[in-house]
Amino acid sequence: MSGVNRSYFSKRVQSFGYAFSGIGAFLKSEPHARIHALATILVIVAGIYCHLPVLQWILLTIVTGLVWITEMLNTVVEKVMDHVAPEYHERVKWIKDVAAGAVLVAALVALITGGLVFVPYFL
Ligand SMILES: Nc1ncnc2c1ncn2[C@@H]1O[C@H](COP(=O)(O)OP(=O)(O)OP(=O)(O)O)[C@@H](O)[C@H]1O
Repeated sequence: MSGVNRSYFSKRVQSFGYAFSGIGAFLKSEPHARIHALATILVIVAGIYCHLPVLQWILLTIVTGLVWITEMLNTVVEKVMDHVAPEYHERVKWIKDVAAGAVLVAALVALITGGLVFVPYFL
C-alpha cells in the first residue's frame, strides 16, 4: 500500500474516532440523549419480547435513527446559536424553534410507527 493510501485510510479511521467521540460527548452532556438511549433500549427489549419480523425491525430502526439524528442536529443548532448569538434575538428564536420542531416531527413519526407495530402485539 502506498504512503498516500495509508494516510487516506488512517485519516478515515481518525474521522470515525472523532464521530464516535461526538456521540459520546452528546450522551455525556445532554440529558435528552440519555432519555433517547433508555427509550431505544426499551424498544429493543420490547421487539425481542414480541419476536418482531425483520420488516418491523427495519421500520423501528429507521424511525429511532430519525429521532437520534434530529435530536443531535437540534443540539448542534442550539450550541452554535448560543456561541455566535448568546443574546436574545427573534431570529435566534425562529431558528431554535424550527430545529426543535424537527425533533417533534421525528418523535411523532416514531410514536405512530411504534404504536402501529406494538399495539397489535399487546392487545
Ligand atoms: N438567544 C435566544 N433568542 C431568542 N429565543 C431564544 C434564545 N435562546 C433560547 N430561546 C428560546 O428558548 C427556547 C429554548 O431554547 P434552549 O436553547 O434553552 O433550548 P432547550 O430546548 O431548552 O434546550 P436544552 O434543554 O437542551 O438546553 C428556544 O426554542 C427559543 O424559543
